[in-house]
Amino acid sequence: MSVIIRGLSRRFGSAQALQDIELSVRAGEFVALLGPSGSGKTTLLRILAGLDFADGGTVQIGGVPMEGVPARRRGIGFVFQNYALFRHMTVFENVAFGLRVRPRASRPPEAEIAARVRRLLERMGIPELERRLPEQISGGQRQRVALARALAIEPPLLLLDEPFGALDAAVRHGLRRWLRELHNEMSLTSLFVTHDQEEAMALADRVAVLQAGRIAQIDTPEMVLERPANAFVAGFLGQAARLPAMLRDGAVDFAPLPLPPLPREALVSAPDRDGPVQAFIRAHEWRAEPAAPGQANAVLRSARPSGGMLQADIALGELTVEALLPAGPLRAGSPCLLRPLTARLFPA
Ligand SMILES: Nc1ncnc2c1ncn2[C@@H]1O[C@H](COP(=O)(O)OP(=O)(O)OP(=O)(O)O)[C@@H](O)[C@H]1O
Repeated sequence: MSVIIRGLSRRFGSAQALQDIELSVRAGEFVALLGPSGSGKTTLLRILAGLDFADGGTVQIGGVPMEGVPARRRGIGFVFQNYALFRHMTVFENVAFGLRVRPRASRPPEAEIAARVRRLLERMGIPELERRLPEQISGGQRQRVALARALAIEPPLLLLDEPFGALDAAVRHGLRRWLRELHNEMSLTSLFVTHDQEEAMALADRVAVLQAGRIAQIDTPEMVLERPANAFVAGFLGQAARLPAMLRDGAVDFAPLPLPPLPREALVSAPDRDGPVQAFIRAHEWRAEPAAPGQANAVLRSARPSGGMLQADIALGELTVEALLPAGPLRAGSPCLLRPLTARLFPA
């Protein structure tokens, strides 16, 4: 079910939580909302769900304007971070809840509700838990029950707000893959809030990066990483070194840092005009060769093997640069000649 958001704004007192949000999600798409704390992710999701209201702008879900449509009529599955289950209800009853509270005319018969709940619990890999209370199951299992409860009403749109926030890395990993499979199998449209960039990259068809209530960029995971739209996105994603530099006469000059200049042709992106810039260089975009102490511009501080490469901390003047280098003769303490292969530049 498509979602079209136009010019959406929301202010809380003096805090502009959302400003002029434009976002179109196609039916069947999985979009991650990624951004630092306070950037407006939860507020956006709550407005879509009908749990909060915008000061301006419009939302259409499945082509229908949502103004005045209460949350319960939107047919949206919503999973919160704390996945509050009903404590006094069994797992089975929790999952059945959304179907049982439907008006009589659209409520499935009890046998069908039971069959649907059991199918979902089976699908979640927790059929044996149906008689337990929430306090008698683990956090990861509770998370699955919360998802089953949201999915029981067969929502065409699923909104997830940091659903794996409280879980350890291993459980999180498993649930992540499983959620993506579920999304595909059930032909859902999903919006997923996270501040874990690896999670967003692993799951989403497109990633919307929020910066202080605005969408800084919306693009495929590859594009937001490779072609960040601005310095904020370049700094927020992909752990890049940020170096001050000067773009002049077709090259990047890193002085006073002792790095060789980079020609414009080697850059991924750069402003059209010469001037002061911030250069973003990722770990795998560095090279270092052994050099005699007089010729070296850096010293390899420490290194450990990482998947056939060398993960190195390199002292460059006052800075420490994290580099992922092809395995070679460099050892901790080696003087070396460090150079970037490329960079993304943004005006300083
Ligand atoms: N009910 C509220 N009353 C006042 N301010 C609010 C309220 N809800 C959110 N805000 C403010 O709006 C801004 C956006 O908050 P929001 O919760 O949407 O951010 P977020 O990106 O989801 O953050 P986090 O990752 O920490 O959950 C913040 O500055 C927040 O303090």
